[in-house]
Amino acid sequence: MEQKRIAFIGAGNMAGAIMGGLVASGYPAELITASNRSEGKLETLAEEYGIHTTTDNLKAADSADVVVLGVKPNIMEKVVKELAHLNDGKRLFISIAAGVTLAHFEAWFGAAVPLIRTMPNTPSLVGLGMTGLYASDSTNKDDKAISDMLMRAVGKTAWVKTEAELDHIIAVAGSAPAYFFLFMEAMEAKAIALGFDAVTARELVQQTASGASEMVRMRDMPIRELRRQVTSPGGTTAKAIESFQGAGLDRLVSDAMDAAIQRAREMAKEL
Ligand SMILES: NC(=O)C1=CN([C@@H]2O[C@H](COP(=O)(O)OP(=O)(O)OC[C@H]3O[C@@H](n4cnc5c(N)ncnc54)[C@H](OP(=O)(O)O)[C@@H]3O)[C@@H](O)[C@H]2O)C=CC1
Ligand SMILES: O=C(O)[C@@H]1CCC=N1
Repeated sequence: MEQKRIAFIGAGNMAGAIMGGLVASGYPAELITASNRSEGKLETLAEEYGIHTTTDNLKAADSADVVVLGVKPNIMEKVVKELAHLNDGKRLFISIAAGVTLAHFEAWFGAAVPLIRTMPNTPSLVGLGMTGLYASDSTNKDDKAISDMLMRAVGKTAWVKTEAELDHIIAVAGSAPAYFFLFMEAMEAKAIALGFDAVTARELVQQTASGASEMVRMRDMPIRELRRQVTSPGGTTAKAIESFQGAGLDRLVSDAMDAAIQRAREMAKEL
């Protein structure tokens, strides 16, 4: 694949992780430019990754083939309008923002735009991200390939065929690290209440979560079967599972994910 000049507009947590992943995967640092409102983050990025930096969004985007829009959803309109004249049909735009739809982008650019919407998650910060991607009709095979390469630098990718499915990705992956953190927080608190010191409590929870996750990855069997293997009939696990299921865990999870989807749709309407 031909190597393109990539500009990141907004160099916060998510964009910073992608830049770091790209450089670590061998993408030439001299082809990457980060533009950010404040300068502190830029200094760190330049030092760590050897990329170009600027506080001038226009300058960064003007010199790039691919422009990654990494600002928060409420800032996106201002940033896009500033760059709208750079939409020449050849330059690819990639958004990582939640709830900002293709229709918003087209309205703010004032025309159809080669744009790929992505929905990454924070494990991208440690190279274990899961990103959903959706390509607008104005994009081509090369645009899809470079977007996929970009997000694979920080984890795995899954393509969806409709924007609505991207909201589903938010529920299953974008927001979902927080669900696991919440569960782990509750377990950690209980471990401390049982008398474990904080360091041990954290390690017990972390190693168990990581071990369970690795088993799902490494064993080619349904997750339900992995659960069954832990659950001796009449044993301790059965009692714990009974307690979760009695409290309606499946319904809780389903409702929580519906709430995330609903919020993504509302956010799109609020812009
Ligand atoms: N956090 C998450 O779990 C996920 C986030 N996202 C999406 O990623 C996007 C970024 O989120 P995240 O990285 O967490 O947020 P951050 O706040 O870390 O990053 C946003 C960056 O944008 C910069 N910025 C603000 N205004 C401008 C401007 N006018 N021009 C240039 N840069 C500007 C900010 O600069 P400054 O240093 O001045 O603050 C900041 O560094 C959001 O759209 C969010 O929806 C997607 C999936 C998951
Ligand atoms: O909570 C949010 O709105 C963003 C999108 C997915 C994760 N964080």
